[in-house]
Amino acid sequence: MADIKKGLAGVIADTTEISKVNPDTNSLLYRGYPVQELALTQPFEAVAHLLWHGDLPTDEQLAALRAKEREHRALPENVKKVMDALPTTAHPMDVVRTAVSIVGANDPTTEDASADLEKAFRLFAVLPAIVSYEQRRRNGQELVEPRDDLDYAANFLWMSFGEEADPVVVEAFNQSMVLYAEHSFNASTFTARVITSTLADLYSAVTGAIGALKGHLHGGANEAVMQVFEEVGSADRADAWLQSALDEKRKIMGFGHRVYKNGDSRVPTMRAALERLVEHYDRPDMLEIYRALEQAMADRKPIKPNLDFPSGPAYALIGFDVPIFTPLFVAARVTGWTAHIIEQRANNALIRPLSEYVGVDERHVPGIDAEALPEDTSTIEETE
Ligand SMILES: CC(=O)SCCNC(=O)CCNC(=O)[C@H](O)C(C)(C)COP(=O)(O)OP(=O)(O)OC[C@H]1O[C@@H](n2cnc3c(N)ncnc32)[C@H](O)[C@@H]1OP(=O)(O)O
Ligand SMILES: O=C([O-])CC(=O)C(=O)O
Repeated sequence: MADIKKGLAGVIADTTEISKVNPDTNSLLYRGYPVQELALTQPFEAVAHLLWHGDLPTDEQLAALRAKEREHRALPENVKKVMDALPTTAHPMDVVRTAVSIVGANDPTTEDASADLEKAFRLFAVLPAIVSYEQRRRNGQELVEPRDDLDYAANFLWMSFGEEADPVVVEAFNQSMVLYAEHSFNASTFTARVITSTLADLYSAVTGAIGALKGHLHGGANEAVMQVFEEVGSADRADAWLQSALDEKRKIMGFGHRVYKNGDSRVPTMRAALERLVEHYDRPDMLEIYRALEQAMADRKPIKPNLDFPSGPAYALIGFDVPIFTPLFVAARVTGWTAHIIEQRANNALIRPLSEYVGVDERHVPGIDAEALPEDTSTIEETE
């Protein structure tokens, strides 16, 4: 049997200049900058620029980027129509995936790879409208038009809730977007790179990445974390809940990571943001459950929280419906995905690994007339 790396664990599939995840030093760098520093100092728009262009924007570049983002914020009419045609019971990730497809179908440059950066920008600018409208639509509320006097994060919250968010909330939300923006060859980014490697268009790659992000082992965990919080109910029940969940061999959502084995580098920053939200909304119970679950896990296994663990309750406090949490991740990660799509295309090789066949041996369809088959003159050099 070949040396199979199940789940491609530990496999280095390519090089990247976009981000570096270093589990040994518990660090994450975007284009060389520690993510913690970016989260504390930069608006999400500047981090998007960094991921696409390799450097933080100058003041002029940031001003231009912000002006352009405002121009492309509005929800296109036919995207709204398609969203309205979908049942409000649909999972918001399915709605967002569909909406991104429509944005792609609207774009006359869909097949033009030289326009990838422009497409990336348009998706980054329009996703807040898509996600915030889905937050409202599923609650029977009307679309809220964007506000030109608000920057990206503040406008996102405005469109979601129809009221201006407190600066404490805007800051925490902005930090979550920065922390979620990029994480090297995670499953959804790798999906985007696989799709790009076939020379398919950027929208196809992003749509596929959204599908990969939906799963509970990846982005869907931030939603699933909140289900855990709801099941646990109160801090005093956390220990017993965790024990019985582990007894049932359940994976505890928001804990563990394929790469980080000693804690996720983004958690301390997001946890601090959660603490500020807890204070702002006066919801100490949320932090008590957080701490109790973290402690209950630490008492049993050396498995630490990942970014989804603090971001789930943070988004709940801000007022987002639980199924909207992963679409929020989409709005952030679209920057990382598209940076990777552009990088993949610039130095492409079709991604097509091999598999070890373990099925039944060769056999023949009953009654086949071997003489009637065309002669096979091919030489098989490589089998799988
Ligand atoms: C932003 C993000 O996408 S971060 C990831 C979000 N996903 C989650 O929070 C889902 C919960 N976590 C998990 O399922 C896993 O930790 C993953 C999928 C993230 C990483 O998994 P892998 O690297 O494949 O590790 P694997 O699943 O093999 O786990 C190794 C061991 O730790 C255990 N383990 C890992 N995570 C957990 C968990 N969350 N709960 C309970 N046990 C866990 C496994 O059961 C396994 O134990 P075993 O060796 O006794 O069988
Ligand atoms: O890197 C991973 O496997 C998952 C993750 O944390 C992310 O995508 O942010």
